[in-house]
This record gives sequence, C-alpha cells and structure tokens, in this order.
Amino acid sequence: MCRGAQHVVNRILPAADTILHDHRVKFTREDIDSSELDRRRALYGPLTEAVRELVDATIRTEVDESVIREVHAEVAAAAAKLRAKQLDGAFGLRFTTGGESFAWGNAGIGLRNALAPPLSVESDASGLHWTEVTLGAPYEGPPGLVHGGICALVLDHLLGTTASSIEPRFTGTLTLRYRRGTPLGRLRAEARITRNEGRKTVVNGTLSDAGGVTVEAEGIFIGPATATA
Ligand SMILES: CCCCCCCCCCCCCCCC(=O)SCCNC(=O)CCNC(=O)[C@H](O)C(C)(C)COP(=O)(O)OP(=O)(O)OC[C@H]1O[C@@H](n2cnc3c(N)ncnc32)[C@H](O)[C@@H]1OP(=O)(O)O
Repeated sequence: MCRGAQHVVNRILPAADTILHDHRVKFTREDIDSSELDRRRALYGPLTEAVRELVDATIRTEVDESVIREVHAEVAAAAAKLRAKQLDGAFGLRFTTGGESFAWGNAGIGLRNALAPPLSVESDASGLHWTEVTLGAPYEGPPGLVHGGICALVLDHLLGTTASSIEPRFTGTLTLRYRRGTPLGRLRAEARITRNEGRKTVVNGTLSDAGGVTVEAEGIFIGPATATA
C-alpha cells in the first residue's frame, strides 16, 4: 500500500473493529510478518502485471482468428487453475502482525488487481498530495481519451487519501468539472485540503496532462463518527 494510505490505516487500526462493524468493511488480521508480505508481493505483483499486459494485448491484438481461439482456451485454463482455491468474497483490508496494511484487491491501488492503474500517492511537507500514472487503452472512454469514470476513480482515491492524512475519511460528495478531454497517456493528479470542519474535510484537486488541467475536483470527505469520538 502507498505511504499515505499506510498512514491512514495506522490511525484507523485502534478503532478498526467499530468502524468496520459500522461500515461493513472487510478487515482481516493475518498471522504473517513483513518478510512474508514481501515474499507474497514478489509472487503476486508480476502475475498482476502479466494480467494487465493481457488486458491491453486483448484490446489491441490483430492476430489471426485461430490464435485468438488458442489464447482463449489458454486463458480459460489459467483462470480455472486459479479458481481451484479461492477467497470467499473480496480481498478486503488486511494487516500483518506488525500492523502493515495491504489492500491488494483495491480498484485504485490493489497489487493483485489488474484493473487498478495502479495508483501510488506521494506527499510533501506542505500538504500537497499527488500521483502520476500512465493510462493506456484499457481506460479509454471517448476515442483516444480517458473514460470519465476512470478520471473520477483517480481523483476520488487521491482526494480521499489526502483527506485521510488527518483522520480516516469516506467520500461523501465528489464534484468534477471536466474542462476538456483527458488524453490517454501520462497524467498527474494533485490535491490539497482546503477546509477542515470537525468530521468534514474539503479537498480540491486537478487531473492534468502535459498541456495543463483537464479535470477539476472538489470532494467533501466525512469521518466515521467512531473514528473521532
Ligand atoms: C474509514 C475506513 C477506510 C478504510 C480504507 C483505508 C484506506 C485508506 C486510503 C484512503 C483513500 C480512500 C479513497 C476512496 C474513498 C472512497 O471511495 S470511500 C467509498 C465511497 N463512499 C462511501 O461509501 C461512503 C458512504 N456514505 C457513508 O458511509 C455515510 O453517509 C458517511 C459519508 C460516512 C456520512 O454518514 P454519517 O457519519 O452518518 O454522517 P452524518 O452524521 O449524517 O453527517 C455528518 C456531517 O457530514 C455531512 N454529510 C453527510 N453525508 C454527506 C455527504 N454525502 N456529502 C456531504 N456532506 C455530508 C452532514 O451534513 C453533516 O454535516 P454537519 O451537519 O456536521 O455540518
């Protein structure tokens, strides 16, 4: 998990059971240490990268029909092998014995989620939070442009992590202004807290390409009553 999110989780941990009970978040304490986590990271990370590659290759391939059929059978066989032993439901938010967190199914940052771009949030001492990401063919909406919902995913995650740098926060309201199409390719999103009122934190941010801002965002993030009680 990215540094910002780990900081949030460290704050959530003491109140986790209450928060999770209230919000039905799936939360698991695993009996593993950080070296085992590293071993699993090295195991699953490359698998997820290979699946991401497969998703992009599936969209863009122009090989012969016979090869498509062959690959279809191979992919179905691979999925059946993985299905032989499965979690009951989603991955949830997990912790090692040392309190390190891993949300490997998360749609924004999940190490085991090939749909995740994946995002990694950085921050500096001034309170600026940012993420840089390359969005390719799998994230297309209008031709050659990023899907509006994917822009929202990036901004929701970044603004949420920014809001949660003080206390854990859920997205209450997210308002986006799409100023122009966001081209597929390298992008940067930035965010800052602009207002803090008790359990409510307002965060403003932008998504930009090399030519400037494409999407402006404002989010109102709400802390669970139990986290600040
Ligand atoms: C915490 C554990 C996370 C674990 C993970 C860790 C990972 C760390 C990485 C973080 C990165 C996350 C980035 C993605 C973040 C999501 O994507 S979160 C998922 C999407 N959001 C949700 O599912 C939230 C669903 N909604 C809810 O759970 C509840 O409605 C809320 C938002 C917690 C508020 O419920 P509530 O506590 O009952 O609120 P309530 O007491 O009625 O109101 C409190 C105040 O908030 C205001 N308010 C309430 N709802 C709203 C709203 N929707 N809009 C605006 N204002 C509102 C009220 O007007 C009130 O204001 P005041 O009267 O005090 O001025």
